[in-house]
Amino acid sequence: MSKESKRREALVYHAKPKPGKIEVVPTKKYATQRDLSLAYSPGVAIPCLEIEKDKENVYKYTAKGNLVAVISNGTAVLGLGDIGPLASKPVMEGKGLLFKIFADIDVFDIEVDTKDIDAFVETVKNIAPTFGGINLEDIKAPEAFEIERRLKEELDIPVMHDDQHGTAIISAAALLNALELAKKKIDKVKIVISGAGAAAVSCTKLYKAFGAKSENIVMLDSKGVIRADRQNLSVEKLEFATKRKIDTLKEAMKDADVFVGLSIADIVDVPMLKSMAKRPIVFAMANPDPEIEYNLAVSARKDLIMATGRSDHPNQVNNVLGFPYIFRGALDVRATKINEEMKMAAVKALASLAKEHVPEQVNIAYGETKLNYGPEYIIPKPFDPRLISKVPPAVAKAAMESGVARIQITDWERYEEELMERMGNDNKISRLLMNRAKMNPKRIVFAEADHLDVLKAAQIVQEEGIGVPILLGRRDVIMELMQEIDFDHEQVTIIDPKSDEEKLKRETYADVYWLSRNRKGVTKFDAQNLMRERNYFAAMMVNEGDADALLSGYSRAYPSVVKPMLELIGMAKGIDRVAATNLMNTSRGPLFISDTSINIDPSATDLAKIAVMTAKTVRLFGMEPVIGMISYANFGSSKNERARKVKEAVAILHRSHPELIVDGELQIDFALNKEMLQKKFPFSKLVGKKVNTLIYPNLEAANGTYKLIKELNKSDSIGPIMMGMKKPVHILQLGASVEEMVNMAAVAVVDAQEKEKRAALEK
Ligand SMILES: NC(=O)C1=CN([C@@H]2O[C@H](COP(=O)(O)OP(=O)(O)OC[C@H]3O[C@@H](n4cnc5c(N)ncnc54)[C@H](OP(=O)(O)O)[C@@H]3O)[C@@H](O)[C@H]2O)C=CC1
Ligand SMILES: CC(=O)C(=O)O
Ligand SMILES: [Mg+2]
Repeated sequence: MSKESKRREALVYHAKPKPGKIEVVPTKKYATQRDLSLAYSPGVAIPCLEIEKDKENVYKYTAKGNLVAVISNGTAVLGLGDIGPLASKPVMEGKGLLFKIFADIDVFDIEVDTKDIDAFVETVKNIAPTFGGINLEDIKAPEAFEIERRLKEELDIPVMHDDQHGTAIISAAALLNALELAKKKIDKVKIVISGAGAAAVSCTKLYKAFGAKSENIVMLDSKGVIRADRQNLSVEKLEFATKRKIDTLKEAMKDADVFVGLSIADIVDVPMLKSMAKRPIVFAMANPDPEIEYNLAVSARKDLIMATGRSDHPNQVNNVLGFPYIFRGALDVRATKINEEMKMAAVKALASLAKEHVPEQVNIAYGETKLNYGPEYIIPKPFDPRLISKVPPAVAKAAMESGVARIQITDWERYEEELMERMGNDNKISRLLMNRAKMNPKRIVFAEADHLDVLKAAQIVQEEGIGVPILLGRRDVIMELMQEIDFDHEQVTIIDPKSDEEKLKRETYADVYWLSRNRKGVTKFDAQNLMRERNYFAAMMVNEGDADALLSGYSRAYPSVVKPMLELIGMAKGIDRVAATNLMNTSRGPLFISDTSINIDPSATDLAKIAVMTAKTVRLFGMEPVIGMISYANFGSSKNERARKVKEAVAILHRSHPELIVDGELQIDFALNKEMLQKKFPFSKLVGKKVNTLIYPNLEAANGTYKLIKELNKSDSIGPIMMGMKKPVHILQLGASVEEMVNMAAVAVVDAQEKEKRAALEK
């Protein structure tokens, strides 16, 4: 993607569909007059008075306990410098987004228009009652030090300057691991720190707390090496002033073991890197552009352990790994501050997590085959789902042990479960899917590319490297639309099945089709005519290996697209029934629903087959299927044949697939509510398990349910994912959104990858 395209993409992302990245969503019912009289006057007065009586009640009756302020004056925004409070707002909203998606913490971003320390401190103090914690962000040193110190002293809620301590915690964890891998000792290594600002000073203090020696440290600011004999040094800089008689970064880098960059882009060059000691460690953490570009550095030295603050290279040392989880732990025990013990605990939790076996989900999410503790994996990845259950408990425990917790956690297992449950509703699954597709992109025919939204989806698929789109449709329309959305037509293949150019292909495909159907009443003339029809042409492309996968259905009714696909492509070996599943991102996590599109009234045997096919699909997403077979009755409570059908399907599954975690027949609430199930049906195979797959007894129920969830929750749905076809063919919902089509393209690519793998195994 060109620099200009990236720029435009970033601007569109921030502007559409609504400006900005966060919004406020009510958490209580507000439908009736009764609700409103509770939410506001007169009902609201009751909790007000309770809080007036005892201020701790504010945590009981308001959102304070889960609300953090991300506050900046915009004086040191990323590595962009003093761009002011207004221009810092996208970053602060971004931090809000990260707090929410990684730790379910709500954020108000607050941009304060003052550089005056007193005024800033006063502002924060005055608004502090609203919040459970204060995250100071992108405030330049040395002001940041005094602001944080004073607020910590004067407020009884946790205050943390993220650029100082968040960064220090993550980089210390990464440093401990990198040193271990380089077989070096922290008290022996020579460390160069570029930058003497908020982040650099705090990081260096923490390295010292872990054993780094002052005499081995050289720190530089914009004027060069901070020497003890330099005039007018701030207290913070003075602590790290060196007695060595050197002035430049070049001199400092010679024979250094560790370089930590928290300054500005591109100040380290290759000769400097080459002058470092054996097995050097370089953390170039300036954002968005590091002190030395990742590829340049790793190609210059093979024995290097390298990290940056960016997500597009291995070893992202960025405070995003810290602040969500540190505040989560601190808020959950209502800590009065974030102290050294809590920071150390977070460092240790992060460092040790990097050494544990990496779950497959993380490999898939990052397009890696096998992430393993080593030079290219010294610190967990931000999308590692284990972070939420490892770091906050460590921080909370340390807060309790060091006496700053106002409430105590006793059941740690339950706490960890609660933390996992908090993270149910995000779009990890889509990410996982995209990354998996990108590992081995396949050719996808977009059979309706002469529709703007289909073309937009194809453009994203192409630019993101999810797949290689082949655009099918009226060439003149496609070309015109491509121009409109700035989609370079030279980058893709466009095919107009009706055009003279495709005459030969049409005839070839028609011959193949006719040969397979000439005893079923199809004449050669019929076959030739059918090949002018886009879905027939597209299906033949996949059949004949001219494309790997197919997406269609955006502009036509589902059955009219399914029919040619079944006729031309047919079912996979050993399969006598196709079905479709939809993956919903719900508030309790991902949920697969089958069959949402094909079988109107499946028999018990069919239901069992649908369950088995769905289980396979669930595994494609890196999850273990836990299946509820849905009915209007529970475990024999109705003798009606409709309930009996589901019961029989369960019996078939228990006999034929004893390894599957599946049970029923049961009602939806019992399938989804662990406590209800345990209480009433303790014998069920689903007890203690989180059901992630629902197999419905008929099409109305399944289709209605997925559409209901989609509309009511405004949640993402991936699907319908066709299951049981010989080739990767997927049929879109009429009028699917661009995002849904991109997701489906990724599904089609992953499906093609799997089918290719299976075919290779069968050979
Ligand atoms: N990866 C991560 O998680 C994080 C990365 N950062 C990055 O660290 C950098 C600094 O942030 P922060 O500490 O908040 O900002 P500050 O404004 O507090 O500090 C910036 C520091 O960089 C120094 N500096 C400027 N130019 C040079 C140079 N040529 N050589 C050496 N030092 C130089 C400044 O020197 P002087 O004192 O003379 O002005 C100052 O000490 C930013 O790029 C930021 O994006 C920050 C936090 C987290
Ligand atoms: C990551 C971060 O907080 C910064 O670069 O400022
Ligand atoms: Mg920052």
